[in-house]
Amino acid sequence: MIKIDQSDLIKWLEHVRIYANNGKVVDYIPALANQQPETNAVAYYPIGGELIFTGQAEYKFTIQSISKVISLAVALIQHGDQAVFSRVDKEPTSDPFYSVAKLEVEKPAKPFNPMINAGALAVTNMIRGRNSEEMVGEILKLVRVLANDEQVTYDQDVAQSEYETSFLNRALCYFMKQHGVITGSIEELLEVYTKQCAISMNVKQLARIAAVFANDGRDPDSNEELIPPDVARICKTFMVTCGMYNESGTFAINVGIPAKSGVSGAIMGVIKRCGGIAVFGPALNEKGNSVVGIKLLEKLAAEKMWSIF
Ligand SMILES: NC(=O)CC[C@H](N)C(=O)O
Repeated sequence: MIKIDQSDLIKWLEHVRIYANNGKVVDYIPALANQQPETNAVAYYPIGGELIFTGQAEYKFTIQSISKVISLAVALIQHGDQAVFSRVDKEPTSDPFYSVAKLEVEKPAKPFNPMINAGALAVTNMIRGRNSEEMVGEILKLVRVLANDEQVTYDQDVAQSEYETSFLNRALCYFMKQHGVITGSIEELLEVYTKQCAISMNVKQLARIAAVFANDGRDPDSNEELIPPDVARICKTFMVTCGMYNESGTFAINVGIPAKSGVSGAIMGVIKRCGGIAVFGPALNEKGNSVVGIKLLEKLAAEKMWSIF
């Protein structure tokens, strides 16, 4: 593994920012439609070292699907893997993250994995709490520990905007409720889910979360256990097989690290035993992944020999 420093981040971000022209900012969540494609940032949080970053590193974005890794970790900690995997499977799909198609094949209505919307909704449905506020609280509690920042919270406007327009996610929920995969109030579940997706932070905070996974669940500075190693391992494995939606295979070949993206344009990547990286660039390709983010990770992975394969 080759050392990475700030000049690498500056060089490569400069080199790849032009790719934003090839992408499109998401607009199915109205509050995200005004994100600016030229906003770019990257941060790297080494284990036992000093954070480096460049670009608009203070800019706060919502983590969207990256929250699926956190909610999975919460559910695994609360219920154990047997209970979680009785409700959601462990297999990748070649469908888009919002797809309803696979709920009708093979095991009826059991979502294929926790990184697609159906699976993430089933996982969030398992999180303990007497009401939506307590459930969101459980997710925020872990996010704050991982980011080492008590101030992290969700963006109320983005959450509300998605909640009001989540027709497809509502459909997935009704389908799964019919088959007993989820229980309780669908509106309450969507409230929790849209709030977890709207958790807002900058690349520096997200890189620290990735660094905890790179350190097998331990704090990258103090080495204290924050997530059980088995839970970290399961989350990272899903990041490899399903983290970049139906582009996970291509990403595994071209980059080769566990990673998770969100439609806001953020990606977090895990460089085992080395550190965590977070990239932000809201212009997305047709699979819903940041074009600048993917290019930057491809360049860095090749130069620094990051691939785990
Ligand atoms: N891919 C994503 O980031 C999707 C998250 C988004 N909140 C949704 O459910 O549609």
